[in-house]
Formats: sequence, C-alpha cells, structure tokens
Amino acid sequence: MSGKICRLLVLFFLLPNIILAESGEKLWLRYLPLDNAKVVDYTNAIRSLVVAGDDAVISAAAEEIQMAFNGLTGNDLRNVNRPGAGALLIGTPENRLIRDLELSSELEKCGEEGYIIRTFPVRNGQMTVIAANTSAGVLYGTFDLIRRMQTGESISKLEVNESPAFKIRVLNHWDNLNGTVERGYAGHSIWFNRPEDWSVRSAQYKYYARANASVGINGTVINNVNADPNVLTAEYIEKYARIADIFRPYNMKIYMSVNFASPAVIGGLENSDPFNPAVQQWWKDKAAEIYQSIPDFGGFLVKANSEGQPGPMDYGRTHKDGANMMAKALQPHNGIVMWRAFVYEPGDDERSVQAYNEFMPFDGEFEDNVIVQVKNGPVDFMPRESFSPLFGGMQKSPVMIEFQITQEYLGHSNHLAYLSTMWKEVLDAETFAKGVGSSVAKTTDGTLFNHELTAISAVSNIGRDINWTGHHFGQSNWYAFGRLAWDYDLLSEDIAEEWVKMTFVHDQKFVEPVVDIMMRSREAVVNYMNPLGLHHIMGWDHHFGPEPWTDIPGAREDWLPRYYHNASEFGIGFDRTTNGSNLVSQYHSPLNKIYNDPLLVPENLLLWFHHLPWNYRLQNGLKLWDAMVYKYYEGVEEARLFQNRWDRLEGYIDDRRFKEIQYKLKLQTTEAIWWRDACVLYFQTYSNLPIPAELERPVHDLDELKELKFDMKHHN
Ligand SMILES: CO[C@H]1[C@H](O)[C@@H](O)[C@H](O)O[C@@H]1C(=O)O
Repeated sequence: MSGKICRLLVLFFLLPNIILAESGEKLWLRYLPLDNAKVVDYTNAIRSLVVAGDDAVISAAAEEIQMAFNGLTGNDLRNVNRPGAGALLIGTPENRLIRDLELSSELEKCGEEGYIIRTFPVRNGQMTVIAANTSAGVLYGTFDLIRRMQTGESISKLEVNESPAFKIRVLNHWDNLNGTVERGYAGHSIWFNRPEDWSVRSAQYKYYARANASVGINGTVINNVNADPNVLTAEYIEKYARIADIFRPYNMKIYMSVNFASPAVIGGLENSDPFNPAVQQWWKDKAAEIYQSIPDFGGFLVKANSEGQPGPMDYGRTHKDGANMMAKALQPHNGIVMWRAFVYEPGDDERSVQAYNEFMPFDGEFEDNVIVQVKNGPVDFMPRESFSPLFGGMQKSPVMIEFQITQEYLGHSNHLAYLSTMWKEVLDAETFAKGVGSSVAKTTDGTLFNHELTAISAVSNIGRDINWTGHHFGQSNWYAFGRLAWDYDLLSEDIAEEWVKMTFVHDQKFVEPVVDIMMRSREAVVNYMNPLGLHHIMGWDHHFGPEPWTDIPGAREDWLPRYYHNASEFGIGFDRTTNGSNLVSQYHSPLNKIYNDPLLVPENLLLWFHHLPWNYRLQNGLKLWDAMVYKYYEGVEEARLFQNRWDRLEGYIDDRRFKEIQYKLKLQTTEAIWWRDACVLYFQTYSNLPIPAELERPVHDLDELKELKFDMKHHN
C-alpha cells in the first residue's frame, strides 16, 4: 500500500477520535493546569489515594480524581492501601477504613446518594475523606472535590455535607430513531443512526456520562417523547443495554420514551386498550424482556393523548388507567413511569387550563411508581410563563418538573440565554399550597407532601455538534440544570461562575463580565421577544423568529400567534382572569386574586393574565404601549451590550471559541433587532401610537419582515 493511502486510511480512522479529543467536547471537564500557588496548596493537601472499595462506580471515581489531579496539578496521586498524612480516602462504610472513622451519624443524613467530605488530622499532617453510604455518593463527592479544585477553592479544611434535593435527576432527549432531533439545534442525535463505529460512539457516551455525573444527573431518556413504537423491539433494547453498560459506572440509569400504541403497532395485538388483558400482559412481558438485558433500567416516559400521540383516551379510558397499567408492568422490577401532563389537544379548554383540568381528578389515584411530569409553565416553555398550577395543586400524587434546556422558544442555538435564572424563578415561586413557604420546589421535592418518589427533568440541548450544544453557552444550561437538580438553593451567579471558571479561565477580568452577561441574558431575550407576559408570537411551526401576524399560510387557527397576543385596536394581552379563560382560579389564594387584578399582578406577567388597552397606565406611570416598546428596545440594547463586552475579552481564551461566540453574539443582536422591529411595527398597526421620540427608528419595514420570516424558516 502506498504511503499516501496509508496516511489517508490512518487519518480516516483517527479523525473522529481527533475531533472528539480536540473539540469542545471537553465541556467543563477540562482539567487544565492551575497556577503554581494552587498546585502547591493542593499537593500539600493531597498526594496519595486510598480507594476503599472495588466496584465499578468507585473505580470510576478513582479514575476521575487521578485524571483531574494529574491535569490540574501535573502530579499523579500515588495509589496506597493505608491512609496517612496527605491521603485522600474515598469509600463507603462497607469498608473498614471508613467504618473506623465513626461517621455513621453523619452518614445517616446523606441518604442514598449524598456524601460527606472531611479533613482529618493524622500523624504528621492531615488527610481528606470522601465518605458516603453508596458508591454513587462517593462518585458525587469526588466530583465535588474536583470542582473545588477546578474553581480554585481551598481544600485544606473541608467540612461538606451534601445530599440531592430530588431522587431522580434526568435529561430528556427528544431524539428520533432516524437520527433527527425534535427541537434540537446542535446537529443530529448522538444516540441514533450514527455512521461512526462503536468505539467512537462509546467514547462519547462515556464522556457524556462523566459530564452528567459531575453535576449529579443520574438518569437519561434518550429517545423522543413523540416515541417511535420500534424503540421497544429487540434491536433497540440491545442498543439501550449497550449504552446502559457505559452509564452504569457513572450511576446513570437509562429510561425510554414509549408509544402507547406499541402493543398494536409492533405487538400485533388488536388494540392497545389498557383494559385489555392481552395488552396488560404484553407490557409485562416487554418489561421483563427489557430488564433481562438492563437489570437497572429506569422506566418509561410517556406522552399520551397529546398533539396527536396515542393514549388511553383513544379507548375511552383515562390517564390514570394508562399510567397504572404501565406502572404495574414495571413494579416487579422497581421501574417507574413518568407520565407527562403536557396534554395539548385543541378542544374546548383554553390551552393553559387544560393540564390541570385533565389531571386534578386523578390526584392520589396513581400507582406508587407513577410520577406526573409537568412542564414548568401551563402553556409551553415560553421565555416567561406563570408556573403550572399543578405544582401545589396535585398533592396526593407525586409531581415532577420538566424544564427545557434546548432553546425551542429562546432563539435556538443562536442566542445566549443562561436559563438558571428562569428555572430558579420557577423553583422559588410561592404556590401558597400550604400557606407561605410552599415553593414550587417544595411541592415537588417531597418535603411538603411527603412523597418518596421525587424527580426533576429537562429537555436536552445536546447534539452531534463539536461543542455538543450548538452555542458554547448552551453547555452552561446543561451544567446549571444538573447543579439545580442537586441543590436548588444554589445561586445562579455562583453556578455561572463555577461554569465559566471550569470551561474557560479563572481570571476575574474575564469571569466577572461573562457572569454578568449570563445573569442578564434571559431577561434580555424576554424583552426583545415577549415582554410583559406576551408569549407564543414566534414562528408558528419552527418557533424561530418573530411572527405576530395572522396571515400565515397553513397555520392552524388555534396556533396562530394572534390567538395568544390578541392584539386589536382596543389593546393587547390574553385574558386569563375570572372573566376570561379563568386560569387564575387554578392557583391557591391569594395568588388567584393577585393574578386576577391588573394592579396586583407582577408586571412581567401582566399580559399573560390580562387584556388591556394600549393607553392603560402601568404602576410605573408609563402607558402600556410605551412600556412595551421600551422593553423591546431595552432587549436590543442588552444584546448590543453583550456583544461589546465580549469584544473586549479577546485574548483571555483560545481564539477559536472566542470567535465562535463573537459570531453568535453578532447574530443575537441582529435577530434581537429583527424581533423588536417585527413586534413593534406589527403591534403599531393596532395601537396607532408613535414610537417614543427619543428611541431610534426600526431598521426594517413590516412587509420586508414578513418575507424574512419565510427565508429564516427555510434556513432552519
Ligand atoms: C416533543 O414534542 C414537543 C413539540 O415539538 C413542541 O413544539 C411542543 O412545545 O411540545 C411538545 C412536547 O413537549 O411534547
């Protein structure tokens, strides 16, 4: 073989690995050398490693700390058998070395996946201990210690007690078996229909598992909730089993979205009626078959009777009947059912009141291994919504939140929108379910209603893009979701700062402005897209770019943006008061009254709950029209500010990422102006009021914008 062909072949086989190794796939697990002072500090504290245990999870923890320590300090940790000065001891009380430390009363508070980290004085110095009840806890504790080093914190006197807020912390991928990703903006699926061979894919899956474990995510659903029935065939079960094998050392469980009609579609049964004994048996057999290959399989995620998906109602049964049937099939294997409450079918009910109306009657009637998965808002992952009234509404059955990491309605992967602030807004929101102190978080984490089964999920933004998420800052949302799922009391600023330091550099001259951009970013997006509680005025099918107008060929009547903003000569906004669709009454007192009153409702939800005249005076004295226009302009100014700030950060990080982000920020500003001009000019056709004199004029005209929309649609 000629040398040239040989080189080409080598390149062909190595290229995928080179791309994996070189690229942004390193996420926040870069482990780059720290400055000298830190290296000295850390090597003073830790020089050797004692691994008290030998299962796969503890071994993964040991491998990780070795890798991290080596990368960060340039030194290896010596593997030793006995702890002493400078040792890091990791393990569970199954091992005598941990038992001897008499930590049992502290470990009791850690639960299954929590951990403690302690500095102990020993002869000639001190040692560090990571102890937990299970190897999983040890793994999370190890990543905690690594994070401290990655962010430059002191590790010489550690007294850490941690346990997760939710038992199950899962990502939901909306990946189709043909490799496309619904609402995915980072390329095709990393799971399905990949041309690369298994060694390349498995290397990425291991990286994925490590990244998740590093933030405490302990499960993932790898296929779309609009589920292909074929995912339950032997071919896919085997595929899931192979992936589960890679996840296991990282304490990650695999789950599956299933299609309710599977027994009929792939099982050859007459129907999929949950009352049909043959259907029940089919699910039992299917569950048994899955557990045969994946003993720790997590369970099913189900979207039923929503947006055309099949479900129990096709047979005159209910959500309860459907969910319980599947739950019974999974019970012998300790699997769970995450049954979605996103039940959007156009009907008599206004969209925002539908989930509550359909699910409240079944409160307390689900099997113990069913948890109802509820989107954070009552409509659909808008840049801002009120929280879903099912939080604090449903009390007898466990409920879990579904957030969306992928930016379906927030500019796809073109816009920087750090979403921790949005999720905290929801988690911290007061439901008043049991008086003051009943935050959304507490209605779902088991504290308020004593549920054993607790969980939290988010729709992933991951694809085959070199940087995983399309926009480098998309990674921060994956990171932040994991951190909040573990501890929702963390501050968004702190999470952002950790991520920036781990992903880029420690220099405060870089960290501070970047964290500031992140902290302002979601509100900026809200302002240039959907201020004051406006929503769903984005392109009706692709959900990208502005489309407030009504003459949209092909769009369904109830999906027309006009339906949501209701702009007319009279005014703008969606009436969900007692005079309107009455969403307000699904909230506990006093929220129902607060939301019902335009004088009391928070300004940022004003047009979510109220339809008001253009010259309505806000609490701040501005007329509604002016207030709305100012918000749109403010959003654009913020995008410009992000761009300017970023320009000044050249040289702090590698050129490639700097330029890629710079390019995205330019796009964001351009698109923010597009949004602003489209909305302001369109709404102006109804308000007939001028844009305040001191503001610059729109740079587009309306007809041109309507055309632009169609170009962008094809572009996406
Ligand atoms: C997976 O389908 C999605 C659909 O693409 C999305 O536009 C809508 O917001 O929500 C659906 C859901 O959450 O089920």
